[in-house]
Amino acid sequence: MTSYQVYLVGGAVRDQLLNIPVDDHDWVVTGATPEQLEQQGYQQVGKQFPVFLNPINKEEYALARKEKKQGEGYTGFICDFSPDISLEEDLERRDLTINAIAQDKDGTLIDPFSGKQDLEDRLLRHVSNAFVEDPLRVLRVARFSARFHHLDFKIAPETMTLMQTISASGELATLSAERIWKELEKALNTQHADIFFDVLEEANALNKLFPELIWISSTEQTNILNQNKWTPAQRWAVLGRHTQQEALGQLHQRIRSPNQFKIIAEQVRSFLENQHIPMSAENWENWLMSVNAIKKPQPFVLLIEVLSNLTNSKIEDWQTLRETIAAINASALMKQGYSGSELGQALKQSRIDALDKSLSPLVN
Ligand SMILES: Nc1ccn([C@@H]2O[C@H](COP(=O)(O)OP(=O)(O)OP(=O)(O)O)[C@@H](O)[C@H]2O)c(=O)n1
Repeated sequence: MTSYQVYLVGGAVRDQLLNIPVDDHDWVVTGATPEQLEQQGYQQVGKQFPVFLNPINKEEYALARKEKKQGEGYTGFICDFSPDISLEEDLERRDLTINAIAQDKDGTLIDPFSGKQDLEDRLLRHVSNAFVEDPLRVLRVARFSARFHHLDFKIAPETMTLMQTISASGELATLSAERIWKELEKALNTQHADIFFDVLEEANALNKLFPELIWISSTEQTNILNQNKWTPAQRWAVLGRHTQQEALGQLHQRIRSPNQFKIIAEQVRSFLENQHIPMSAENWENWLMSVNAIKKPQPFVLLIEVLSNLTNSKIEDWQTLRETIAAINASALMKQGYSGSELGQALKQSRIDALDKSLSPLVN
């Protein structure tokens, strides 16, 4: 059997050079056929591409490949993965020079596109004009900008021009909701999610990818959004606060964001939208029950953390509201003879009375 070569590539090499912990190892194999890998126990996982799982460490091993775009969208590629494809050819089809560095088993770097220099120069730069063949790369570059913002990375102007070219081509519309959501979620996991949106805006991609979203780039936005205490779902809620309830609903439906993100964002926006309505004890009771404050204490805490921040009020006051209604207990009312819908009514009235008496400054 001809001997094949294995190289570590992509994010693992990049992050190792940046001294960032590496959690995912991707490998490229040159000089092998799918049959040879299968004989060694590797299992093919990629339908589209010849990607295999190593039977021992379960890491991804991809045959070196060249891709050529034919037709529209993600599926419009012809893929050549014959054993004579070189490592350099495989690196050339990648998005950014910092993601196109390989490392052989002795630790030697193979870096034909000066990715190491770009890492040192803090530059996000495309490898070749093949960059435009995958519209997802607009989102990827925005995401890497957010992720590495604290390290002072910049986008090369010629790369930004290609991102704008992709936006103008209409190809962003071919991206699936799932691929868009994955990139967005990763961006919300960084402490500079605002940069992700700023970059998309500069690339003229924001209104194509998220047309419903009202994005306001400001120091206030940055200060609120980039607090490290937020979970990704809380960041999404903070970000969505300027977008009207109906548009937010449409956006969630289109990008199919998980419920955890959708619910908190819509609850925050709905609260802010109704803020002009005077909040009587009855209104507070309705609101607390509508956001499931008693039954879902954990999501409620995430919600009130956002609301107390956005309305400059004390988190303790919001907690008091929940504690006040959670303390009402049905058994005392049942002993008084209440049952069925009458019990429901009596419970509601007791919660309202308790909120009315509550010392919480939120209840007026
Ligand atoms: N649209 C894409 C997706 C991936 N890649 C290449 O495939 C590698 C692995 O991709 P992926 O695992 O998605 O990302 P990472 O760069 O490893 O980044 P992360 O740390 O976010 O996983 C990238 O480094 C890049 O070389 C690419 O060129 N174009």
